[in-house]
Amino acid sequence: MADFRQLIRTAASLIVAVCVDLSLFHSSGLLVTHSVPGQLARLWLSAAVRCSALAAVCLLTAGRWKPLLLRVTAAHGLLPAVFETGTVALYREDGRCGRMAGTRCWLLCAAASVAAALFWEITVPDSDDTAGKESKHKSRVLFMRVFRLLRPDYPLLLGGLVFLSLAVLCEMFIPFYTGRVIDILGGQYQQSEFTSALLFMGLVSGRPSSCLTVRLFVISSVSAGCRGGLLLCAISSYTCRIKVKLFGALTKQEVGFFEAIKTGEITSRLSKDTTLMAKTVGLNVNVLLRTFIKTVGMISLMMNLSWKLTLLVLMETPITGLIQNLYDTYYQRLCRAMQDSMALANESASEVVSSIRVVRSFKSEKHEARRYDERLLDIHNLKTRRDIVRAIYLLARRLTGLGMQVFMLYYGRLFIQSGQMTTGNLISFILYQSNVGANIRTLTYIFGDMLNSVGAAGKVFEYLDRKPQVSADGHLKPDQLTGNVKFNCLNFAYPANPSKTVLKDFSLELKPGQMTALVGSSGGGKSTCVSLLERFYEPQDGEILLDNEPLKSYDHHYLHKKVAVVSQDPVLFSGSVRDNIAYGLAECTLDEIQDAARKANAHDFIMQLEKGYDTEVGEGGGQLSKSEKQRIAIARALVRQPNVLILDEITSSLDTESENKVQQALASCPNITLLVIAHRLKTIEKADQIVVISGGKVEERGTHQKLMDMKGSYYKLVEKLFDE
Ligand SMILES: Nc1ncnc2c1ncn2[C@@H]1O[C@H](COP(=O)(O)OP(=O)(O)OP(=O)(O)O)[C@@H](O)[C@H]1O
Repeated sequence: MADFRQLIRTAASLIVAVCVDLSLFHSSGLLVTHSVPGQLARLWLSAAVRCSALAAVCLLTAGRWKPLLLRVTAAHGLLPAVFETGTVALYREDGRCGRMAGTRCWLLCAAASVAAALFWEITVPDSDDTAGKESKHKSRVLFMRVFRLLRPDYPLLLGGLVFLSLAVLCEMFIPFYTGRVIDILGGQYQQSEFTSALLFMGLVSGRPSSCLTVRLFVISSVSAGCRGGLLLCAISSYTCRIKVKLFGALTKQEVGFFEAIKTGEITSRLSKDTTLMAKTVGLNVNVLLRTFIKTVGMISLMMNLSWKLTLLVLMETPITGLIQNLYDTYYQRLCRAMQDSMALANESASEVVSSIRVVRSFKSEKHEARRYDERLLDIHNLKTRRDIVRAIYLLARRLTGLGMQVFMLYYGRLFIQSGQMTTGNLISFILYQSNVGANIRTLTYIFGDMLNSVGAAGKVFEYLDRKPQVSADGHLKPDQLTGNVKFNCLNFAYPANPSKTVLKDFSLELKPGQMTALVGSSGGGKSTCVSLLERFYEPQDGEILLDNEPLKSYDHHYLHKKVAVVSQDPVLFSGSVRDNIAYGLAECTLDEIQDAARKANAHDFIMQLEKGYDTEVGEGGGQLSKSEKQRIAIARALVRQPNVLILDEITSSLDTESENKVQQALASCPNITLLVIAHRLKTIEKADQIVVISGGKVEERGTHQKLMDMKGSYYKLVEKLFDE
């Protein structure tokens, strides 16, 4: 009901506004003056009265100002006066609105002002909303930041800019001298003028028509080549620098970050977004500057040829801009929809190929083919729509261009007749006009593309600026470390699942020279203890102390040298055996490496490899067996001479003999604090302290004998191990 009342009110105010304006417009025509200044004064007075009257009607009926209303009213009121003044100034004759203030003229003005307001509304929407303003500000800040990062390449860019300006300046003069040549040929032929025009054309077009032009041709070609080369160099060095920076920032992030973000997204930022970002400053700014300089230069040359015709031609710009804007918006939307559809189609095809056995056994080949066909049909429909939109866009663009050329030729002829320009000037002008149109379209496109690239830069900066949630800025590096570890009342939930508390009020002490075995049912929280000791995560409550100092106060490198871990599935990197054992240690001798390998029972098998310690292990250690990989990983831990050694389920891939040898080696390091997670009874039994963990809590603690005597959960666990 309220909406209906509002509609009635709007319609009534529109009718009142039209009636008031029409009567004022007609009555202004009743004032007859014969002089041109009097005529103009009448029109401007009428414009002022009509604008005020329309404003008053709008205020009284609508109650408040609306920006759109203000624009329509102002354009509609002022248009006849502006048009008439322009006509007098340009053609020294009075226009149509002056002579007959008729309804046709009023209607034309109304249509033009509504069209102009609509154009404004679409291309420059009101940015009253703070979100829009903020996003613009953000884009500007991002762009400046991208640009500041280019500082080391400023000399390259500057050089590129100089050559770019040189090349553009040369290109700009081609149409001008074409016109000159035509004028010279059409008028009284003068050899000297003709030759100099040709020479200049030779310079700019690079056509070697004489000795001088050959030299100039070399200059123009060299400058074009230098521009491209310098800018490409700048882009390449920038991309490289930003990738290194981003990679550095990524590797500093905590483990939880990599669990929360998909690998694909990280690699896409590292490869795609950094390249796009470099494109912003390199290619886009290059094209933008080139086009901008060219457009400004061409418009000034056109102004020089005929400023009146230039103003007429520039009237096409808003129409071209509007068409381009509408097209870009719609086209991009369709392209995005098409990409989504293509992804769906590819997904369904690969799903079927990878699960062909299931498809075959359920006899769903036809069903899957139909499903794929439907997806392809979606793509086809979207493609058809996209092509229709493109066809309409091209038609509209050609029609506008054609219309403008007809106008230009018509007025050009008038100007030639009145002696305001020559035929050659008109030809130069026509050549410039077609170039300017293309340049304006490029500017609109590049601007949109640059916003895209700035968006990519935003994503890169998001990672560059991210502060790791597990800090690595401790400085403690004591010369002596005993290796006493205390878990003090820890409460911990993984960042990926904050609602589930994995460790609850967890306390434990690991003493130097002792072996502690963590046992318990699966999912109890054993590996979580190891992860916290490795500082992969930060506990929400409580702390871990190493020699009575919080773990976080130790220097990152020092801590990971003193606390070494061998995990269940050891990861090796492609490189030699030697590189893998000395991984992360800059100064490590072959003797130290061999010593560690002997303790890990790996030396013998390494020596049997084709190149011994220099043998390549392949990607992920793919050329070695699981047990060999495990032994290299143990050597990698031992070469650090750690004070705290964590062995997470290593026995599962070691045979009994290897395990015995490793145990003997560990026994030869009497002061080491050993934390073992194991399921093999033989390993557990030997521990000085066995800790049974269940549901994130310490359930039992003691030696094997003590816990067996208690006949609690450890006893049950051992019985289960025997049954297995
Ligand atoms: N990265 C993770 N993100 C979220 N939850 C996790 C993560 N890792 C482990 N969990 C959860 O934490 C709990 C404890 O896991 P943990 O790996 O510490 O158990 P565990 O005792 O070592 O088990 P297992 O003997 O099977 O290795 C489990 O419920 C597990 O689902």
